[in-house]
Amino acid sequence: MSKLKIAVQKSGRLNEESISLLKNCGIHIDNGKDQLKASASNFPLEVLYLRNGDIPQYVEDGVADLAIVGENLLVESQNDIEVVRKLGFSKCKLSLAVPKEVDYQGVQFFEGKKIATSYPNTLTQYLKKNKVNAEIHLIKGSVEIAPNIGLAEGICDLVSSGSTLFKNGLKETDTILTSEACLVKSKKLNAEQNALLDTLLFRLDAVQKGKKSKYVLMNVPNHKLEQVVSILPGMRSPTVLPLAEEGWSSVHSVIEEGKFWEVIDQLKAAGAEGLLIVPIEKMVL
Ligand SMILES: Nc1ncnc2c1ncn2[C@@H]1O[C@H](COP(=O)(O)OP(=O)(O)OP(=O)(O)O)[C@@H](O)[C@H]1O
Ligand SMILES: O=P(O)(O)OC[C@H]1O[C@H](OP(=O)(O)OP(=O)(O)O)[C@H](O)[C@@H]1O
Ligand SMILES: [Mg+2]
Repeated sequence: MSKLKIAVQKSGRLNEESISLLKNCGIHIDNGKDQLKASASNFPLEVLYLRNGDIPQYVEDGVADLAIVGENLLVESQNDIEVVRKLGFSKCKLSLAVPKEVDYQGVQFFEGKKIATSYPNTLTQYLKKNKVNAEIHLIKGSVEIAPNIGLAEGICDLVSSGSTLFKNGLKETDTILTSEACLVKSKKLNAEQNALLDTLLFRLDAVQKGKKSKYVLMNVPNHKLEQVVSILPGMRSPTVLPLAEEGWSSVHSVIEEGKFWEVIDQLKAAGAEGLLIVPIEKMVL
């Protein structure tokens, strides 16, 4: 019987959320400590724990069928693999930065200068597009220290909160790309494996949709029902049930996270009381 092999980062920023995503899809992985390979007990899936930087090549070669990696790595490694879903975590940017006292007027600042980075391919493309000739100094980690030790005039590295830049006296100047974790697949999957992937994606989409919405319950006096119901989006339309107390109803609905507080304010103003807000584990439309 066919199965899927998914590569996830062995340890590091993507590891925990990758594993918990699989768990939320109902997949049980027996995880022996320090195991580099583990099988799911209830889904034809094998998990390979690998170094982040090695993963795209393994997927291109078909050693792994699927993987969870950041878009930044995909752009840098330029492997021939497909993004199947963006996963919404490990959001960051790949940016240029210079010492904060530099009077930075634009990317031409880097002409003839040295830039330290672990992302030489992505940086080369960006410099070429902007017609800047700069020397790239490749370092594997702690890139932000480079200007302070006289290694380079600027850096190109990942930025999330900006605190590493701040601590090293640097300021962000150009955003080269934005990135988040994504699920990728090899182009070598057979028909059976693609069918398995569809099963996995069905679960994944249900989990992702659930994360983006909240289930809301509230009490509403019947004479205000019409107004409250008109505010609520819901999956089809809100559920309205009579309360034990005469003249009152319980209204249930689903609200998208983005519109959440705005809708809650409107509901209160329209007469809703005793609002309960409950997370949704999975949502199948
Ligand atoms: N500060 C950050 N905020 C959010 N996401 C980040 C941040 N730094 C890195 N990432 C994302 O997490 C991925 C893995 O980063 P991490 O630093 O854990 O591994 P690595 O050093 O590239 O690889 P490994 O140690 O496995 O060889 C990056 O490719 C990027 O997509
Ligand atoms: O903007 P911030 O929130 O400060 O995050 C940015 C930092 O995070 C990453 O490093 P990481 O902590 O993964 O260390 P590493 O260099 O050992 O991979 C990245 O390389 C930056 O240095
Ligand atoms: Mg890192």
